[in-house]
Amino acid sequence: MTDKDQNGTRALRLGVAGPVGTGKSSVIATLCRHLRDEFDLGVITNDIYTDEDARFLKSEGVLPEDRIRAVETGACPHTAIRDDVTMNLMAVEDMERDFAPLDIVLVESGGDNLTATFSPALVDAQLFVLDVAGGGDVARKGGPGIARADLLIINKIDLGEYVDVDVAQMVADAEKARDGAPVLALSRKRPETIDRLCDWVRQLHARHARGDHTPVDPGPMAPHHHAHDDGHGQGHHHHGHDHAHHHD
Ligand SMILES: Nc1nc2c(ncn2[C@@H]2O[C@H](COP(=O)(O)OP(=O)(O)OP(=O)(O)O)[C@@H](O)[C@H]2O)c(=O)[nH]1
Repeated sequence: MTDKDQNGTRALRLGVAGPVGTGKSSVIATLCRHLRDEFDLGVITNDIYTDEDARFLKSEGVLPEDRIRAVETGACPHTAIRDDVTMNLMAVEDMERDFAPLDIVLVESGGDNLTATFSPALVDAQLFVLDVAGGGDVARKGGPGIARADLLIINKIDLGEYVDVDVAQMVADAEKARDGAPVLALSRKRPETIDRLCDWVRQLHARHARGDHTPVDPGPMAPHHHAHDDGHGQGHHHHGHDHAHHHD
């Protein structure tokens, strides 16, 4: 029996992660515009100190404003989607209750890190977004999101020729890094790529509704650094759920 059967309010929870500026908000805006007549949708955004991403999506008019909510994560945005997902889980559950029954809740990470991933306790599936402007090598370098997210998006393929990136090669490298798991080349300027993205989400939703989708944990993020106000980077390690996490 799925959660949805138990309480009638459980949506497909789909995370969207990836480095800053690769197009997470744009992907969410695109999905909302193309799927909102088919599915009941909600969006949760994560930002460190602001609700900027939520404001962007509201200003684009992609959904009614009360279906777009911001979680302000404070110091470490990765923690809020991975190690202690309480704030996000509450936001998702509130949204599902307020608009029951929702079909899909999209959760945007506030990641400033190539290796941030969602906990399977928060989302049922996750997209990881790279863009060609970040360089053709990025896909080859791997990391948990690149290697094991349910779908890897290589975004802004319309920019390939301007940044000297061979998009086909970047996609092939990504497929290799993922052992053949799906990779989608995307541009908001190429409607056929948007159709493919929407079809992927439709199929995922259908599998989820049938109880045929099993959430996969891409694995924890690698050790990483945060720049601090005093200009000194301070490293810390993420080891699952039991680490102390201080920024002072
Ligand atoms: N050329 C081109 N630009 C794009 C495409 N998708 C997004 N962009 C642009 O890329 C920039 C970053 O997009 P966002 O959607 O804000 O990226 P993000 O990952 O949400 O950024 P953060 O929330 O700051 O991490 C914006 O200027 C978008 O207009 C695309 O397919 N092609």
